[in-house]
Amino acid sequence: MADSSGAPVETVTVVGAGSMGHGIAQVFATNEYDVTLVDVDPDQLATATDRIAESLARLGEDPDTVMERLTTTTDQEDGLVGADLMVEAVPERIELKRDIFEAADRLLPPSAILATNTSTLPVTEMAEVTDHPERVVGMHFSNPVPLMEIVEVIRGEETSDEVLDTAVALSEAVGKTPVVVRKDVPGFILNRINYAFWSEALRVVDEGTHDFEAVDAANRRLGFPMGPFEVLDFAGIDVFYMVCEALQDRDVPVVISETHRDRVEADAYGMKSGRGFYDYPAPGEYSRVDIPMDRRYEYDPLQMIASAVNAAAWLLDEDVATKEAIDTSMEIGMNWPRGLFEFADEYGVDRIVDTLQRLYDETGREQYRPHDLLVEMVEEGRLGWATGEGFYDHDYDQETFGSVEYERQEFVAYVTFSRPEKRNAMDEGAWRGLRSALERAREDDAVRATVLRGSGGAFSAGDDIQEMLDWETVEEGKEFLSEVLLPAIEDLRTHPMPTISLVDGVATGAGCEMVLLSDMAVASSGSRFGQPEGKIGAFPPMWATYGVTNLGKKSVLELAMTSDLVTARKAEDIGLLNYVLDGDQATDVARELARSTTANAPGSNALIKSTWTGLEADLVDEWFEDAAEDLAEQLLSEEGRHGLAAFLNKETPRWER
Ligand SMILES: C/C=C/C(=O)SCCNC(=O)CCNC(=O)[C@H](O)C(C)(C)COP(=O)(O)OP(=O)(O)OC[C@H]1O[C@@H](n2cnc3c(N)ncnc32)[C@H](O)[C@@H]1OP(=O)(O)O
Repeated sequence: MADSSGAPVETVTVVGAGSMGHGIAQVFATNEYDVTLVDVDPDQLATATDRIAESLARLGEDPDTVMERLTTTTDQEDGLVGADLMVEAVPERIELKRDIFEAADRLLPPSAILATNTSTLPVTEMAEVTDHPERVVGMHFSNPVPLMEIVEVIRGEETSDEVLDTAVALSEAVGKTPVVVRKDVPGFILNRINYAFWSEALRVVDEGTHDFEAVDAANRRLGFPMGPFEVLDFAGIDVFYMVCEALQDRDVPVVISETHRDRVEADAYGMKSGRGFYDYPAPGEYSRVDIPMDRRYEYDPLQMIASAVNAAAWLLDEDVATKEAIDTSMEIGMNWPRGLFEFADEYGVDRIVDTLQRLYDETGREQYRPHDLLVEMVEEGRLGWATGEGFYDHDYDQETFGSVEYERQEFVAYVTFSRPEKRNAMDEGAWRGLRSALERAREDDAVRATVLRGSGGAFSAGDDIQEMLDWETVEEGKEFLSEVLLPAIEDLRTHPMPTISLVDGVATGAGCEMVLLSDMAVASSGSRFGQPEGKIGAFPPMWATYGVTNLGKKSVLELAMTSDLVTARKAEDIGLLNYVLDGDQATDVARELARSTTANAPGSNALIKSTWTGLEADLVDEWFEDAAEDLAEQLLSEEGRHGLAAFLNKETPRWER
């Protein structure tokens, strides 16, 4: 590790002994650098050394050995003399920082490196007051410094390559993961994206469409350890307020939220003041917030992700950082469960752009205007998981089996019924296509869950009525049922991995029965469900048998005996669905459920499934086979012939009163 003259960095002076400064001093001292910690306030220095000693003890380090390498002083001039590296960590006020850089430039040897821990202010504005701007660099650590791995290493306009490389190497030497910010833009990577992400959360709270608990619950459901309001409380609502102001001062299009301002004006800064969005036991005492997870589907977190992706697209396009650096920043710096671009690919770049356009149309805010880079990706078909190529390359496989489309996106197999002009009614080709698609998923070791869905605003309207009307004999009907329909149903029911029905539109007859026989099911709130076979003189064999193990008698018989189409909410109430989602969220929740199943060993899930389906079969198998035979006879009866024809001729059957 060399300073700007090539000599090794051995001594470090940290200016500012607040929460960041004392943490930075601690990590350098722990990693065998001689550290001087400077602060004008002796009380601050005393608190800092106490906190360092406590933290070292908690981390299992020997406080005595480390503390021996640490000296403190209130005399800045004294502290700066002779250091190989200065890290400035004073409050985020540019004038204060510039004064320190002016002094450091004057007092430190010409070979020393001058670093700032600013989170938002331009490094270049500090370098300007020095005679050697090439030795000024940003080293933005994250709070709490001993625990957080990320360091944004920021190149100022004049920073030399050597100084940048040394800052990277020093970050690594103290056990951190550096990400290089190639251009000195306001907010760098983390705060630029944090602003885009959190401001969207604050906006919906300002507008009263959602409250902060619902937004936090939605984020936690995606695997974030804390929702945005929990993070703001933890990090300091006032700190983020200063970030917003600093961005605004430097012409970033920022809108400061009313909710945010209210909290600051009420001195409710979060954990440190005992109250913020949530209440804490005492100022400075953290206790994990109890988030109402039953509200996790109220707010669509895609809106926050889309806003953040837009900011990140700007960073990419301006060559501020690589996509890997941006993803690492969010994963390691903010504890995101995945990188931002990984989220973008998973949701689909087209859906990110659609969401941004809608938010831009609704609010007129510049932050939502879809970035050209994203629009171009959509035009080029680089959508992410859905096409195998987006910000990253993805495992993708596709085949068409008649009217059934099979697609594997990463670990999820999608089986899509695609006869939209007939509401995805299942003819012989579709049943055979379903079997082939399920077989394909079964044989692909990469597939961990299978999602069934329909195209064109319907799931499936059930078995093809025209085909059933074309049967000439009961035997023909029985043959079809035993050789085509029942094996497909059995393949679905016993598919050895989790199956999830994703319903957006209508699911009737055998369509609704496939939902029943799936392991889990989600639907958009406008979807409709029904077993209207009785109305066409038929009857629902899977519903009337397997319904007994899944739903209650009253629900099974009400739907079957009335042919009423019920709402998704009603279907959820009777146990046919796991979740009903507003907007486009059903697609995402199906994928999230698929991901959740991957927490389990595949063999465990296969056993859970086979135990359940075995039990189910023991209960109803005999009845099911009889029911299928009865169905063939009923369809060939006078009632059946009349009912099927009436439907196809768009006539009212004669039994309707
Ligand atoms: C063992 C299992 C047995 C069974 O599954 S038996 C079948 C049970 N299913 C039903 O009885 C449902 C029949 N379909 C409907 O009631 C309605 O459709 C819906 C409520 C599902 C949707 O209504 P809407 O959106 O108004 O569409 P639309 O105009 O009725 O249908 C569009 C086109 O799709 C055809 N179609 C719909 N369902 C079936 C079907 N199950 N078999 C064959 N064709 C079907 C129609 O006839 C029409 O066609 P065109 O445009 O040529 O007139």
